Amino acid sequence: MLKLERAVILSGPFTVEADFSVAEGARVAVMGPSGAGKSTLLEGIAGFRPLRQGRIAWRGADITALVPGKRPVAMLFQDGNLFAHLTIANNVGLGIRPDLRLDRAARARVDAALERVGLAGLGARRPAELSGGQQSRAALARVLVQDRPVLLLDEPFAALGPALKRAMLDLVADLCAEKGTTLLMVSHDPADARRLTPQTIVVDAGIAAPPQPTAELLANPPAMLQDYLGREI
Ligand SMILES: Nc1ncnc2c1ncn2[C@@H]1O[C@H](COP(=O)(O)OP(=O)(O)OP(=O)(O)O)[C@@H](O)[C@H]1O
Repeated sequence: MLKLERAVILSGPFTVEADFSVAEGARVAVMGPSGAGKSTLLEGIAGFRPLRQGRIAWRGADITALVPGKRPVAMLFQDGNLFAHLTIANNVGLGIRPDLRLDRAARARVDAALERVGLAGLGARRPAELSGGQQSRAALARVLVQDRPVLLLDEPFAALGPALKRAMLDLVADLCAEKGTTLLMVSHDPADARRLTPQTIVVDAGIAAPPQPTAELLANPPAMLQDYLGREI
């Protein structure tokens, strides 16, 4: 269980309040208007934003004071996931050791992760030599080698076309199912949310609500969510 206990996450003068639990292995969408605090919520869970009060616990252990690298959490960002000057293999290897001192076993893990995301044999290339979809796969491979039980996605596939985005999200869902990974994913797309995330956290004006069933929420969305999702519901 991932538990946020009366947590107040800080982003400059802005705060996000969260007081809820997410069951282990759950897949949860994070939805809400632009500027409501969705990224802040994920960054707080990942340890990139401090808490003013409250705590975050994973499997009963308090992780509030842990730096991001020590948390049971991996996060994919909107952009900037890959370093342009490093090969794809080294970009993935950063997930194992930030100093890139990778022994043979670690290199094998990198290769296995690249293969799992469909990039076998492309490890020697640099990001600019890959398509947008392949770059997303490489970023996902780095998350895979980290082998963390919680995965946070902050719209990492937003720049891809709809078919490619769908394929990437399906790959994420498969990987999560294989490992029992707990997934929190910012989404602007009701179809994605229905397909992949049975529960949804609504964030509005700095308040993150507890997860609720996605189908029920989208069948009868509050006005704020309707405005945000437009006619796509
Ligand atoms: N360092 C900062 N100083 C001031 N305000 C900030 C700072 N960082 C974030 N904010 C504000 O915090 C609020 C929440 O930002 P956040 O990125 O979490 O929203 P979001 O829901 O992810 O939005 P979007 O869907 O547009 O990405 C915004 O109103 C933003 O302007």
